[in-house]
Amino acid sequence: MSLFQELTDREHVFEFLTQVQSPVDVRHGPILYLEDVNVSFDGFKAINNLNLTIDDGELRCIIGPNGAGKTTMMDIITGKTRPDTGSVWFGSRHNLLTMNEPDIASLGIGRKFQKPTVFEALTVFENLELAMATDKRVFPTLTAVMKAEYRDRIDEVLEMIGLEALRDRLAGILSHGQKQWLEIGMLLMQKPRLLLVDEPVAGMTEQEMERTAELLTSLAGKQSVVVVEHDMGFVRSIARKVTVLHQGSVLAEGSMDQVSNDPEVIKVYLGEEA
Ligand SMILES: Nc1ncnc2c1ncn2[C@@H]1O[C@H](COP(=O)(O)OP(=O)(O)OP(=O)(O)O)[C@@H](O)[C@H]1O
Repeated sequence: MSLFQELTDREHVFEFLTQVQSPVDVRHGPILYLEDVNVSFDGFKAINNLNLTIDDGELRCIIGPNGAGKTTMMDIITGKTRPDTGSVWFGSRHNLLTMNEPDIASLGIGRKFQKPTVFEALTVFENLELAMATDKRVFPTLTAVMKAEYRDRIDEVLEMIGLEALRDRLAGILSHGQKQWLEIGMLLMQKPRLLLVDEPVAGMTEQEMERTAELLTSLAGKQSVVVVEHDMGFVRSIARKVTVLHQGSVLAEGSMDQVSNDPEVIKVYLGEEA
């Protein structure tokens, strides 16, 4: 195909617009694989022989009491914390323990922290635009057709996060829930293969929680989503498979009903909402 044809063919997806080329290989196994992972902080074992497998397209909820190791586990996956021992693979091709944080992110692992960090002085649209234009050298050279591809992607994401009507409003005027959705949208602009979402509904109203449940369940299948959450009602509303972490290891895994009836889990959560 000639360059002219490429630029004029609206069905064509430009290589750089797909952002992450997702060379992750899931043909023969899971998208994420942690085996016998251990991390100690000053002699304290925060992660203790952790084994975890996430399938491609899966929505997994991770629960566990305070200090169970949930954040540390996310830090290990994103390259922020290096384990002392163990293996962490993204598909069968990428050994994440040999990669740094930016390289792991560019493989298609997006992380949503608990607090929203949108650019309040920019509009909703501009926030999404900024999230896409990762390569600032390329952006000024875009043709009108390429820019139309960008706008299509932004429209698609605006619809997914339910903020179409607010596209030209400043992010600073959004509610807490809307800011959280916008930030999820910013991650989606990069077409991640795996989204790690930390306590998405903390501080949300009931209605915002319901909308967040819809959003996260709608993402599953298209990408893999790992949600760490304390709110059991919310977990129940979205969960297919739940992993319970305790003292840095998997204590139980299964449906919400299975894990919430597990005597070990009940014991660990005694005194907490379960
Ligand atoms: N950098 C660090 N230095 C020392 N100890 C740490 C460090 N990071 C985490 N820990 C300890 O490791 C344990 C696991 O912490 P982590 O934050 O992963 O748990 P969590 O399950 O995310 O807890 P929470 O639900 O409260 O966020 C805790 O006891 C914590 O105090």
